[in-house]
Amino acid sequence: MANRLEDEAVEFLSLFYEERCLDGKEARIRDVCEAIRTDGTYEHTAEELAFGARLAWRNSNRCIGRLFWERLTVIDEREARTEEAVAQALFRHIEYATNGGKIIPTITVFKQGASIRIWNAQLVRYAGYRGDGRIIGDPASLELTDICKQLGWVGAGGDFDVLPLVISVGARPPQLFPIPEHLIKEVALVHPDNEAFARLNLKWYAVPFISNMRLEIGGISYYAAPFNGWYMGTEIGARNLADDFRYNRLPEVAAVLGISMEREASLWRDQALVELNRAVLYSYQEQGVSIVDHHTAAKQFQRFIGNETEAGRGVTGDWTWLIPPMSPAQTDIFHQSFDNRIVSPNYFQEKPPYC
Ligand code: HEM
Ligand SMILES: N/C(=N/c1cccc(CO[C@@H]2CCNC2)c1)c1cccs1
Repeated sequence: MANRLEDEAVEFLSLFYEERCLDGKEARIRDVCEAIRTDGTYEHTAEELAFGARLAWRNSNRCIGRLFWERLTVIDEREARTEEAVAQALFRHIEYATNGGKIIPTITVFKQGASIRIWNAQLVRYAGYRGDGRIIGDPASLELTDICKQLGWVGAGGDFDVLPLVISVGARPPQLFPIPEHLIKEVALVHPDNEAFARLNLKWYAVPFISNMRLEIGGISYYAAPFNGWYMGTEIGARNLADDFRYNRLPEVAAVLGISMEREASLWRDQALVELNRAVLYSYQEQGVSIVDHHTAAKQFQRFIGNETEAGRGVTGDWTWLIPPMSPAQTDIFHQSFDNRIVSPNYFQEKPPYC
């Protein structure tokens, strides 16, 4: 009687052998089903792991950047067993993927199962502090910053303090690993036409490394599998720096650009938003850091749909996430609908190891 893991393993292995026109499928499936019956689990080969991680990106319904799914660099760190070894692998990932600003989409995969956990939501992220009556830094980081402080971390108390890596293995308490400063690339935000903008002293980190999602391939879950791409400008300019529950900087942007905030109907928010997003795109491009604007990203997504259709595959997507948070109706995505069916392999949001 085949169990659920066997079914998912057979489905993935069939896809792996068929899509790559390899032979030896029957023998591999027999070995894997034997392993599942004997040990209750099985291990992926390096090739199966790489193909699975790329498929998972291709199946990520909420991702607008999927055109490049085949270009993912997969680093196999499944032998790492200690917090120190995991930290060193993450430092190597940060350096390799940053690549001086010419960002390389990369994933590092640690041992399957939930024993190794990275407590950070992103490898590079700013701390958040509750000051007297106000929040300093990133409100999204308040909880993890508290955990770091309980573990002995002392932050500078500023708006842009990079948090240490927080890594746990098994039931051991988590260990802190400050990221060597030379590994962290940041972009100072300047405006293409208005030099007063620099007086806001805004910046953001170059590379987003998502480290809190679960990678599932053929029924096997990898709870520590951090991945990076490059940013779409609106993530920084229309959300991270603009949301009133994040950095909430639109009023200051309006002020420094002389945009009156007197009446909502003046659309001062929208005007300030456009200027902040122009500054983000301009600054990243000027400082040689990969970034994509939301119009170009939407066009690339249309090419992804074309490629998938040509390959005889359907495209699944989550419209609510695929539309950009700025001028969504100016993209074709807004005027299309998508099947939001969840296909595996995939990346899934996972509850944090704390709380
Ligand atoms: C190469 C450039 C890439 C760009 C520009 C890009 C862009 C985006 C954007 C804008 C989002 C929505 C994020 C949000 O609204 O908070 C997103 C979501 C997502 N992306 Fe991509 N992406 C890229 C590469 C990747 C890679 C390499 C992976 C994995 C291997 C990936 C997997 C995902 C997943 C799983 C989500 C949904 C996250 C969630 O459900 O919380 N993306 N992407
Ligand atoms: N540009 C990106 N953006 C994101 C991709 C996935 C997730 C996120 C952050 O999602 C958080 C959860 C809900 N919004 C913020 C951002 C990438 C990160 C890693 C590879 S590409």
